[in-house]
Amino acid sequence: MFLSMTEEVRVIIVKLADRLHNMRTLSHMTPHKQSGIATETLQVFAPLAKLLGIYQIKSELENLAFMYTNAQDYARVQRRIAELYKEHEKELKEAKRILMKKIEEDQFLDLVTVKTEIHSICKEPYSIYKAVLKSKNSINEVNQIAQLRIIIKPKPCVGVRPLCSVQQICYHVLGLVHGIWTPIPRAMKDYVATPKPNGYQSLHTTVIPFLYESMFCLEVQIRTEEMDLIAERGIAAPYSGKGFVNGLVGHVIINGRSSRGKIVCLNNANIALRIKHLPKGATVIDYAYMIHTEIGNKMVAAKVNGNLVSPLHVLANAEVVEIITYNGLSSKSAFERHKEWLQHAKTRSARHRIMKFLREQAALSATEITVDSVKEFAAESEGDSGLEELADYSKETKHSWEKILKNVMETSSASMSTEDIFQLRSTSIQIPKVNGKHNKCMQHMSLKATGETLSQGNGVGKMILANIPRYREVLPGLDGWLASKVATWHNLEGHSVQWLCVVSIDRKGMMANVTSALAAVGISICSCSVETDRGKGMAVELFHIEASLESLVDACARIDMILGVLGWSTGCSWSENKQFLEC
Ligand SMILES: Nc1nc2c(ncn2[C@@H]2O[C@H](COP(=O)(O)OP(=O)(O)O)[C@@H](OP(=O)(O)OP(=O)(O)O)[C@H]2O)c(=O)[nH]1
Repeated sequence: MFLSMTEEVRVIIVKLADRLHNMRTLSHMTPHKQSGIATETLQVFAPLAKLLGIYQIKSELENLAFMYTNAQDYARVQRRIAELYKEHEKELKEAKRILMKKIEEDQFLDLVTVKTEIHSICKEPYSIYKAVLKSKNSINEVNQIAQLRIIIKPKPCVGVRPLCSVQQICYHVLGLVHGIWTPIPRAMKDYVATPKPNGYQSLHTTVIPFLYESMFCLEVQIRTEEMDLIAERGIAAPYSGKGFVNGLVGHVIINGRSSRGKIVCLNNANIALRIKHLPKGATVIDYAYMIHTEIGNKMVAAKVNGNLVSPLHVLANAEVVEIITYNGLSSKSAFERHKEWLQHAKTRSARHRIMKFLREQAALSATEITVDSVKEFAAESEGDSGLEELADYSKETKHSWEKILKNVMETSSASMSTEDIFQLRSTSIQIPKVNGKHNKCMQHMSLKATGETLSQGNGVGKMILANIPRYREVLPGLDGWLASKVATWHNLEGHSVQWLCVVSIDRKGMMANVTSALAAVGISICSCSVETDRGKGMAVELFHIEASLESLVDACARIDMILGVLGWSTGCSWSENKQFLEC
């Protein structure tokens, strides 16, 4: 019903207000009805209010529903809040006083603001409870509930150009906070530069104001008056009766875009764009293809309500979905992924588009996709007329990954003899082995030279660089980084080393998944190095490995299917004027 009335957002606001009234008067109902209505409120109405940014209603709905659905835990959370408040009341007051003084004495703020207020706030009981469930700790272990909210009222601009933007004022205040207290690393969140999809804008930082005396943690939120109105009321803000400040810094336009072109609040039109109708059981794949074919074709992972999920994730009502796309997937990898997705796409249109994409990929990468894989895929998806056509594309080419890897090794075995290897080892390199081992596999390989001289070590190390231009655009320094790491390993070992490089989305558990894939096929990891780019959310994991050809082929196939992996490359280092291997 909700989904069908999105043409008129005010209807949803009225329904939410109606539910809030029901929840406030729920005590008059029978316990059975109380529990049913409260559960429904937590599952449907509160998430919807959150989606629309109406936090005032969302919080009250959640807390009331929490009280009716789990009275015991509700009481425990309330007790813990009271305890913590008593324990830290003085510190909170003192922190607020120090901050207020700093703000009042600041000449820049005096020039550009009418006033700045600080409110002491306690986290909402249900939000605390959610955090407890997530951390798997007990309610008594909760210790961070205090927030200071700084609300800035900028001066209006009367006929003159603004001195600075509202954003600049917020960042200035953040600077003042960090000038007094050191922020906890990585706890800072900038929703001003990147507003949340519901229009929420604020700067968040967490500090420990009295570090040497107490571990009292304080979250500080900084926002303007207008941002605060949107934070409380979200899409309902235009109907709040409060006028918006326009002028000097007040360029947040409700139902539109900010002066920097960002959507700052949802309007009827973009709400309609965001609530999508999908059949029950539909997955992220259906959603991605519903938005745009290219988004489906280039998807590598997705976030649902902020958490990384597989594209196979089955969607529930009111979930917020972000699709992560990547341009540089190899045809082989894209083919394998989409082949699997075909089984999980619920809508006919997504399945149709995937089939089309698979045909295109098969044509593009005839050398990479084997006849076997196409046959197997055709058998799985019986009855689709396009499949015969698809198999035809690959009929002529029988290259599998195994063959490609083998070919590289065979064709490159020309010029380096075993003597060369031993001569090299005995003359130039006297460096200890890693983990007491030489790389057995590589001792028997002769390889073809294509490499570049390494900058580190004793200068004898050379290596191939995998042909991965697509990674360079996401991590520009990758080549140099990879070369120097492999050089270090090469020099430590005193002979050629095998390496495997995986480029992926930076997410928890990625390293565990990749190392498990290596372990599962019996590959030894001698060393490993990881780089992350937090800004881009990317990671590169580089392994010095000992692997047979078969196990490497197996491992790469497994790694390709790990959620968030964008690609891999493998190769080995070699020595001056000699040979290099590239796969
Ligand atoms: N009005 C409004 N406030 C927001 C929004 N997103 C975050 N906040 C506020 O910021 C607090 C911290 O949120 P984040 O910095 O995103 O961090 P976290 O969720 O990882 O803890 C929230 O507390 P919380 O206890 O995490 O709240 P909850 O949202 O989980 O219930 C809430 O007070 C939003 O979209 N609208």
